Amino acid sequence: MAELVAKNLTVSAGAKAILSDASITLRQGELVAVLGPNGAGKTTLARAMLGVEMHAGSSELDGKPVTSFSPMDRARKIAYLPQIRPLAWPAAVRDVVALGRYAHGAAIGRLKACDAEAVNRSLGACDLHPLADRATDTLSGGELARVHLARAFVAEAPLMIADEPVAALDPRHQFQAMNLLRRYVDEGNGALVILHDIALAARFAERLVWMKNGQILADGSVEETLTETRLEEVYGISARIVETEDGPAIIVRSPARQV
Ligand SMILES: Nc1ncnc2c1ncn2[C@@H]1O[C@H](COP(=O)(O)OP(=O)(O)OP(=O)(O)O)[C@@H](O)[C@H]1O
Repeated sequence: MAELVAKNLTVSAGAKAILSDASITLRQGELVAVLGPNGAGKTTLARAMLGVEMHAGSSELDGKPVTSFSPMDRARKIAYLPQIRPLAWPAAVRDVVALGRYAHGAAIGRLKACDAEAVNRSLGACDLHPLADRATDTLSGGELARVHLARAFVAEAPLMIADEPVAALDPRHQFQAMNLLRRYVDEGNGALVILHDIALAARFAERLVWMKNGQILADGSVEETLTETRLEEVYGISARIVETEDGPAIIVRSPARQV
């Protein structure tokens, strides 16, 4: 059972703490959504959990410091979809997705049958077969976002951290991407997803982590943590939560105050 347990993570930029004393667990069987305003520290939290940057605290993967894993061993356990996704050179979509098999020892142009099958499955799941041979520098922003999602899924790691995976997607593809993450979790994996769409998070995630000013303010079920008071506290908005048969809808009335 893969588990990432982070305790008291602190990250500073100069004299300022941009993440303070954050503790969080990601385990298989859970879809966790991290919410919070711009600059709240969500990306910093994700990077600290992965051991990319942390100045105090600990992050353990299956009981061992995450930093003690080689990049390849870590990638086999946790797929990471960063918010900023540089591509060194324009390559065919299929080849970029295949990069996600790196942790399995795959090399571009020399994919084993199991790697090629995984790439095909991932291309299909993300609606990318029609674009498989296109160069990535000819894609729209949303199409490229789906390529990166496919690249994360193709790793078939038991845990995934995805930083704003649906930000550039149209509603149909947002829904499809969240469905894919849900299915990935229902198949026994664990995902932590940074989102700005609160209703989407509430509909698909079982746990919501609310951040502001580098701190985790709340971590719990949708029922426990999604309240109008919380929206006011975290985002500084006056909003109404309306229960619908498809999950809660958030109606923003006005910015209540400066956050
Ligand atoms: N190297 C750095 N030096 C100074 N400030 C930094 C540095 N890295 C991050 N920050 C600041 O830390 C804060 C948290 O950044 P982070 O990217 O984690 O926020 P976020 O919640 O992911 O935001 P967004 O929703 O806008 O992506 C921001 O105010 C950012 O400007």
